[in-house]
Amino acid sequence: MTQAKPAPSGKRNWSSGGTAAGRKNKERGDDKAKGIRVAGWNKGDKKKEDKGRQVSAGSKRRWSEGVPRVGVKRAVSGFDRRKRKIDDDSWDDDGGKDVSSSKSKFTRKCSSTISRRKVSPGKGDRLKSQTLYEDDYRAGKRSISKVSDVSRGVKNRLVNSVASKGKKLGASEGVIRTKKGGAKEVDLDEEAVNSKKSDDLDLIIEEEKPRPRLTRVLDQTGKKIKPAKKVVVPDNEERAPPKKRKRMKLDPYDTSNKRIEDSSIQDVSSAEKVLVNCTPEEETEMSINAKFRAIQPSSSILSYVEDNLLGRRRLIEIKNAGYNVKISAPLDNVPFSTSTERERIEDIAFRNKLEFFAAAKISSSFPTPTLPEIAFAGVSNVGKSSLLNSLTRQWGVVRTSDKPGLTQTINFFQLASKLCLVDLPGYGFAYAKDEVKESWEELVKEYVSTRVGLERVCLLVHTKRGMKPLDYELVDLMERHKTPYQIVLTKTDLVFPIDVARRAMEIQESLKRNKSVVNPVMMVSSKTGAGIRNLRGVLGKLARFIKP
Ligand SMILES: Nc1nc2c(ncn2[C@@H]2O[C@H](COP(=O)(O)OP(=O)(O)OP(=O)(O)O)[C@@H](O)[C@H]2O)c(=O)[nH]1
Ligand SMILES: [Mg+2]
Repeated sequence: MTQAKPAPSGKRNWSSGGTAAGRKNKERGDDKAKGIRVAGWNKGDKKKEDKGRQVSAGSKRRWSEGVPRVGVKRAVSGFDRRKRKIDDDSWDDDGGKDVSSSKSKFTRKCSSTISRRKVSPGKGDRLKSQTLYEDDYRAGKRSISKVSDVSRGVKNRLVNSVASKGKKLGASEGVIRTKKGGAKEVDLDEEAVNSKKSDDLDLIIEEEKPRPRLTRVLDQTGKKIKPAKKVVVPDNEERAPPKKRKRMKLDPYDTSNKRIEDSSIQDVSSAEKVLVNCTPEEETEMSINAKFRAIQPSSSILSYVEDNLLGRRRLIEIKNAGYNVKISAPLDNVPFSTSTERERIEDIAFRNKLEFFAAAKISSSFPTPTLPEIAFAGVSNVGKSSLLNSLTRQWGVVRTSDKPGLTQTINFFQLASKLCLVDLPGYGFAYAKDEVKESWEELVKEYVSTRVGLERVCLLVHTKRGMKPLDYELVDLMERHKTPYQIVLTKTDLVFPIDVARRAMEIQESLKRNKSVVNPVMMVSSKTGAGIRNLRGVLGKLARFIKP
């Protein structure tokens, strides 16, 4: 124990007067002589001593009064200040009676809790105690252990304060033991009311259950996350068997690790069985998918796709690249351009007005060839008519439909005296009778194999579906008749950029031995306008250099 140092009396005198100081010194000396532990000047003992002095003096004094600290300013933290308040108040409440006994029987927290409330607490007091309570509560330390022999006033105040706090914090339960020994659990709210009414209730508040900390779990946006409620399953009810988790099946041949389209396949182990049960057609379909995903496009194709924003793109990406998304086919535009619509078409031939001048159902109805012709062939609904509109940016001149088989005749359009654009009927699936469809196919075949002045056939291929057998048939025919043709991938906006590149690579590889094919494979989207300017540039050359 640290011995108490007698502080210079002159210094301690400043607030309470010289006589009082002298008296105190004397008292301290007496205590020392009796062997009573009075005070150490270290931190812990200092308080005790001060409290003792205050009580004996019968007046409220701050502990600092006992310390020589004239003219010394001490930086007091918020915590210290609060702590001091607690101690001061607790002494106030005890009112100088039986200090040692009450202090030994209360934990510090208990005493502070009790003492902070007077019989009729003022507003300030209430707030103070509430704050302290909450602090204790948060720290998870609040435990009132074995309170017994509490004087009536203190007892009432304890009940009041606990009850009021229970009300405020709203989750309080306590165990109250009555004199008779019966224990019951009550809400502290209720308890507060009861205890006010009955005075002879002797309280023994045993150790409260540790309460869960009131913490709010906030998500990243600052919203409160509610904890998931536990579902209580009654014992007598049988528990449902746990749901089987879906497992993703990976195609063993697929290097891109994409899921196989067949969603019925759930288990990797059952994949082989499924393959066995598959019809040969399905098996081929799967292996075609896998083969397609195994294609590694060349870096030149990949960079072309990226540069022209081909493939499925977000609107924000198109915006950020400087394209005006308010106009139709925005990517067919000069980035950050403010010029008018017509001026955006860089190629002169395609700036001319697109005019329909002939339609043919049979070869004898073909108009006399006067202009270099560019024909657009492909399966039904691949986007032939739409491409004519977007090349000229004259929407609605050529009729389009989402129903395959709209174009049923060979339609001739001219761009002034520069070019003739020919919209061919589609082949393959269409809403038409088989004989009619066959007649279209025959007409197309006749046109591409016999037409004089046909400078190029743009063979349109759906990017998602690739080339179909009928496409290869037409290719063979054009090869035989040495008709120049160029592959144009359409609807590129429907697939991912990587798949656009793969498709282009695949077709380029499959046709690399052909002689009449014109490279490179073009890639467009009439919807977004991606790749349209490049196609215009390629086809515009035909108009410039060929004299009619
Ligand atoms: N997403 C998307 N849709 C397109 C594109 N091009 C055309 N379409 C749509 O595809 C459908 C068919 O377009 P058409 O131009 O009529 O196709 P077509 O090849 O002329 O069809 P047929 O005359 O029946 O042979 C229409 O609903 C178009 O809006 C494209 O680049 N992207
Ligand atoms: Mg059409």
